[in-house]
Amino acid sequence: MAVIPLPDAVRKSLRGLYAITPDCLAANVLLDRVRAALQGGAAFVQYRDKGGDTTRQAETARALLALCRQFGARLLINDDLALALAVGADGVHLGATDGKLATAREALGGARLLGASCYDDFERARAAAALGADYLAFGAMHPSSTKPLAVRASPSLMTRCRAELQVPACAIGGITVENAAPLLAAGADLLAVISDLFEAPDVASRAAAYYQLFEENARDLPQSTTF
Ligand SMILES: Cc1ncc(COP(=O)(O)OP(=O)(O)O)c(N)n1
Ligand SMILES: Cc1ncsc1CCOP(=O)(O)O
Ligand SMILES: [Mg+2]
Repeated sequence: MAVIPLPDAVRKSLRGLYAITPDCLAANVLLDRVRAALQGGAAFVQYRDKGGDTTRQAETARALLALCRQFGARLLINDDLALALAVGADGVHLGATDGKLATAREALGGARLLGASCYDDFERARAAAALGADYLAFGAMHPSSTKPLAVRASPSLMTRCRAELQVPACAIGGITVENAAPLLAAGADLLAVISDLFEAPDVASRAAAYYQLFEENARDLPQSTTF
């Protein structure tokens, strides 16, 4: 299927549910669940696959990209700049050990998204912002069954991120529909979720509940989400 490029303004508006793919699902099951998340209103998908089979990853990434395009959502690739470029994804998310942000920024150009993990470290966020990251991710906000050893981070980092760096903030780690509202109130523009979304009995309804939270909290944000 031909992949239609998104206009830059759409590509760079950053707010909403950020659905991160879970490990260990067969490709058809994964695609069905991601489709459901998109039907429920997920705005972003991150293909996170620690599996290592590059041919299969490229196939899955292309299928996810086509699916995202059907819903006007954006696909980012975790860890792997080369894969993101090869499939024409909307961006890449890099952590501390995933390569240089400066290299990725240059390779992606201005139109594609670069996300950076900042953990509980505001100085890392400041440096990532200076290198051109489009959003800064903080977490884990709550204990995470997906990543039990993840460092814990305070929601106040997101408040500072928006106020001091003027870069959209992403919350990750142990997020559920039930605990998400204070994260939005603290300034999260993106809620990155794996298990609460993809382990839900009805993924579309769960995504819709997050969508509703964003709608309800739009008026209460501490500042504009447009940077
Ligand atoms: C949106 C978002 N935030 C943080 C991470 C974590 O990235 P990293 O620290 O590189 O860990 P892995 O996900 O690669 O195990 C993320 N993937 N997405
Ligand atoms: C990748 C990552 N980085 C910090 S916590 C986490 C996992 C998030 O998954 P879940 O939403 O299941 O807690
Ligand atoms: Mg990583």
